[in-house]
Amino acid sequence: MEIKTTQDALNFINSCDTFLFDCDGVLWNGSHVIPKSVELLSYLKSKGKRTVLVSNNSTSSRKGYLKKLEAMKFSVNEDDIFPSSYAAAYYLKEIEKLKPNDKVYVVGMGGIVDELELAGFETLGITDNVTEHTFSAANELLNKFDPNVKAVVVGFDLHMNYAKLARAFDQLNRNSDCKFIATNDDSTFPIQGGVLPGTGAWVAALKECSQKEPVITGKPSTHLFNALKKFYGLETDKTCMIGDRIDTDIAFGKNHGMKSLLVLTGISSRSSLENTPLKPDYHIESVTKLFELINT
Ligand SMILES: C[C@H](OP(=O)(O)O)C(=O)O
Ligand SMILES: [Mg+2]
Repeated sequence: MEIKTTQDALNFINSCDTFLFDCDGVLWNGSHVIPKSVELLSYLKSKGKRTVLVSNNSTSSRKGYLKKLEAMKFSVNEDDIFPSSYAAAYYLKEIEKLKPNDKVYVVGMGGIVDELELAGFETLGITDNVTEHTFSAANELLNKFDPNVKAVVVGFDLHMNYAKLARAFDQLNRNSDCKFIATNDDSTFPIQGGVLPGTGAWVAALKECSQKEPVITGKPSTHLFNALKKFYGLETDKTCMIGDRIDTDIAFGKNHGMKSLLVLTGISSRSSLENTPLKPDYHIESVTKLFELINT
């Protein structure tokens, strides 16, 4: 249902005790904070609700998010931030039981590296590039194969290049025990005023050459749900996933028995909502509108 009135908004808030907030496209787009998102989170807290930020954006660690959130004037604890960078590190440590000092090849940015290193792993890959554009330079990439790399993790990478793709491929191709992890596979990424390619584009490239399927550790995966349940003890029928993307956020909520609210400030539009079989329980234009309805 569309949340249209103050009563709808209050009924919605009263029906849950925990709100899982997606970030890009819900609370902000790039550095643009969606109006009233700071106020909405404070309001929910003042009503005794738990708010957890669950983002597929792997570019920052939990600490990195905390800095960004504080600069944007959100009042949150590090414990209530669960980005896919951390979800990947948590999965490798707690589920795959990789050992301290095991090596992980990263196609991604600092957030993944920080979380993996905090979990005790050695990372490589972040600065890989080929400076000389020749076939012999490409050929040399084969000499870098490391049998001690136990996993390849792919996340959002503004510096994706052939060397990283080739090294990640080679680790998977020559070691059938090497785990293939994707923080997420969002096809696109919302920024203020439009969309750009998302992590899914890099994941698709590696899937294609390796012919392997990654384990996804962000939304909508059950690995993430299990981790959140362990951390926050979610009562699913009193938990709502608030997101802007149907195939990750809304699917995550629906597949795990939680409520879901779609906002239209990021990836999904009114027409995608009309055309999907995956209907959220609630939808509204924006968190701005939700906050305004509560306060009128
Ligand atoms: C856009 C998405 O982040 P989220 O919307 O989950 O915060 C992602 O980084 O792919
Ligand atoms: Mg989003």
